[in-house]
Amino acid sequence: MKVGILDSTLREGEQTPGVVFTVDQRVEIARALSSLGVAMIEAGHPAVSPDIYEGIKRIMKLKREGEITSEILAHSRAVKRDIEVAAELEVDRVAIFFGVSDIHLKAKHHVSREDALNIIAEHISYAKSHGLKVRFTAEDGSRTDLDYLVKVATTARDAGADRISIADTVGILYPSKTRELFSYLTREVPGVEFDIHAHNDLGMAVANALAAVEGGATIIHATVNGLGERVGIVPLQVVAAAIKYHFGIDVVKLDQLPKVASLVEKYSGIAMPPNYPVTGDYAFVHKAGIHVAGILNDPRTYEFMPPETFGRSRDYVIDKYTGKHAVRDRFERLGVKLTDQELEQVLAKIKSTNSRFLRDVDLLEIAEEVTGKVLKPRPPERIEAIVSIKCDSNVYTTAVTRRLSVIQGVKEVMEISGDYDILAKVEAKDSVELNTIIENIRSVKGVSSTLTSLVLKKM
Ligand SMILES: CC(=O)SCCNC(=O)CCNC(=O)[C@H](O)C(C)(C)COP(=O)(O)OP(=O)(O)OC[C@H]1O[C@@H](n2cnc3c(N)ncnc32)[C@H](O)[C@@H]1OP(=O)(O)O
Ligand SMILES: O=C(O)CCC(=O)C(=O)O
Ligand SMILES: [Mg+2]
Repeated sequence: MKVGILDSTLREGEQTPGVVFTVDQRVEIARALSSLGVAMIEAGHPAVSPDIYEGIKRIMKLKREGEITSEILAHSRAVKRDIEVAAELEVDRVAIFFGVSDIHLKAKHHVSREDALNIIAEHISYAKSHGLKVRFTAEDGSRTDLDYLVKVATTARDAGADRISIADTVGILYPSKTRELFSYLTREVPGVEFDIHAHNDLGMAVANALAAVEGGATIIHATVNGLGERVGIVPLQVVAAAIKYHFGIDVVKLDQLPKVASLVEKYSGIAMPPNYPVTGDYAFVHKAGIHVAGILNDPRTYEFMPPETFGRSRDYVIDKYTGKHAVRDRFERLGVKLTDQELEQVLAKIKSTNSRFLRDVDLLEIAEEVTGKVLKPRPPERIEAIVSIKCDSNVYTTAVTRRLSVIQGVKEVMEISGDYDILAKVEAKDSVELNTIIENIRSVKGVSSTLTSLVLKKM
């Protein structure tokens, strides 16, 4: 099976409401994606704005210098000037899109099916005459009459496109239909490779992408954190994990996914929910007593793959859903020895509280209350710190708070009054990680200075 990833965070991802990347951010994201190992980067549509043009120019410079190795694409309308701009930027490939469903032909392009075929052929030939490799995108392909879609793909291939993207622009496909569609197209239109561009409107983008690959597609379009128009497209981290699990293929360096996910979280300002697959805070955090008892014996009981594969680690939380195995393990890790009877009493007490998360300090307090002993836990293995943050005078503090809250390692963020504007509670495994978190905080737009205080003792 042959499959690779085209990342479109810089094009489709920037179509997310509220997301705009600066030129520097575009370059940094492209570098991160290239070292992650994506086959292709759709770096933007240069005719849209001067900064997108400039971003692609700088990305192409890094490509020529060998710092970026992924194939770089520019998006383009079926408009000659767009194609000329792509040629001027010397991108590796131009991706020319045209809406081919009857709805798009009528309501947007105001042309007949026949005229559309001529427009498609004309612009692909024009790009080829400028020495560009071409991918043609059948926008709204999934709602296009199948016989006509075959004509479109054949026309695009005959005009010189060596890749064709079939876009499920409004996200209405489901897996068996997707597999059938791609099997049919790969059979009916040989001599060209197919991409799947799947939107997530019905929550099936990842499943559709895998089904397309089973049907013969060789490139999946994805964005980091699933960004994109409306509810976005295939999230890179999720599809990469699914491909590893089902097909045993590493489409990217899986252990670098959290780093790239938090970079894009930071620059997009779109926070990943904690229950997001693979890179969300809770992706490998367990809760129910039976689950924790299971993972303590063998993590495979409740994990589809080891978290370390994705640069993550495993954890569990304690609340009323907990059981004796979890409580015993937690106290052992804290270096506190309790008898079976004491553990049972602690467990009963835990179950009588309705707290969301019982922290180690809460558990120790419960254990001291139950046993009547003063317990001496091992010193904590993680570093905790409070970072006081000042903002530039002209910024909206809530926007800064929002950006800070998505940085990995930042556990809580509060807007405060007084000398500082914001307090962030952070947690790190060592001083190197703490330093990275502080640097990430400092790089947030609107942060002017920080003061870090290490937590020495908590009651
Ligand atoms: C499904 C997708 O995501 S496809 C990618 C969508 N990408 C974008 O829209 C990029 C951001 N867009 C923009 O910056 C602007 O819309 C521009 C520069 C592309 C065009 O701007 P404007 O010329 O002011 O037109 P506007 O956006 O209002 O309307 C779209 C026009 O493009 C035409 N158009 C739409 N798709 C295409 C296409 N693939 N090829 C050629 N023309 C197209 C429409 O028919 C319409 O033409 P009209 O002015 O004759 O009615
Ligand atoms: O160019 C593509 O492959 C897809 C265009 C697009 O974003 C869409 O149709 O949703
Ligand atoms: Mg799209």
